[in-house]
Amino acid sequence: MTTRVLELDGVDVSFGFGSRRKHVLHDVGLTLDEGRTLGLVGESGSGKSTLAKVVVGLVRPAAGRILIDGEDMAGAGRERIARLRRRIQLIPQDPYASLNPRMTVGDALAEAIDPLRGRAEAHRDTIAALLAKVSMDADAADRYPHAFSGGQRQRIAIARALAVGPEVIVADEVTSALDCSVQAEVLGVLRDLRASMRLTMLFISHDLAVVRHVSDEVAVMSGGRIVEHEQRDRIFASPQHDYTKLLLASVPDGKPLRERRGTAVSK
Ligand SMILES: Nc1ncnc2c1ncn2[C@@H]1O[C@H](COP(=O)(O)OP(=O)(O)OP(=O)(O)O)[C@@H](O)[C@H]1O
Repeated sequence: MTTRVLELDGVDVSFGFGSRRKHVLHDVGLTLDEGRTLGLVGESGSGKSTLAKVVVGLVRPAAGRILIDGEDMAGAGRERIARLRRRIQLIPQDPYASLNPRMTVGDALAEAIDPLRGRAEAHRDTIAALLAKVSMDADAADRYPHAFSGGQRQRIAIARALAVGPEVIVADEVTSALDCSVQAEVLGVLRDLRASMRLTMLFISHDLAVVRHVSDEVAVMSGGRIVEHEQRDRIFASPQHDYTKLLLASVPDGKPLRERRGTAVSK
């Protein structure tokens, strides 16, 4: 039996007030089942990061329901929300900004393992196991983030997300700041983790090739709406929505979507 770990229903988000009010997410619905990777694609400004922030609790929607393991966030108390939120961890886009430069990697992981008594010495074995999961040596724990390359830092950021023991990982453009060979290395780590830990993942990217590589299913965003959500092979073989067709057609010659369409994508 499949377990639905995450469900969004009728989610609306706006930013600003009065004449500056901007409606960013419109009636967004999504489902994510245990062990599956859902790729979320769409042009810059279509609302992908905002959706990621809603999922991890950084942005509160004006309307709609967010269910974690079937439990509606709206009905839960503060403590319960905090506990449920720990089950969903975000891997941010920028590995340079996401790690504290003054903390050793070991201390950064220890803090995630145990926010109250997070010192590396107390969690040596767990830290070594986490680093091994992202193909890094245990001695990385004693060094500071600046000692590592972009790809290694992103793997450390993945290890830190895993340290909390999440059920769902939200990966927001985790490879977009990296060059191609390093992208492949980080994607390889995520694929291995998915297989070995049965991780459930929301994988956000504007890069269709990358999404195709890691996802079981794909949701397409345009102008703050999910316009199509299908099994990966189906969406690539027979896209239904005009925007999805346009997105797929924009890949082979590498032209930006804006140029092909001749108009700006609604923001
Ligand atoms: N805090 C905010 N205040 C006002 N507007 C915002 C805020 N956050 C996002 N927006 C706007 O919401 C729209 C969607 O942004 P979002 O970052 O979610 O898109 P995206 O698809 O992730 O784009 P990108 O791939 O460039 O990150 C954009 O027009 C953006 O300017």
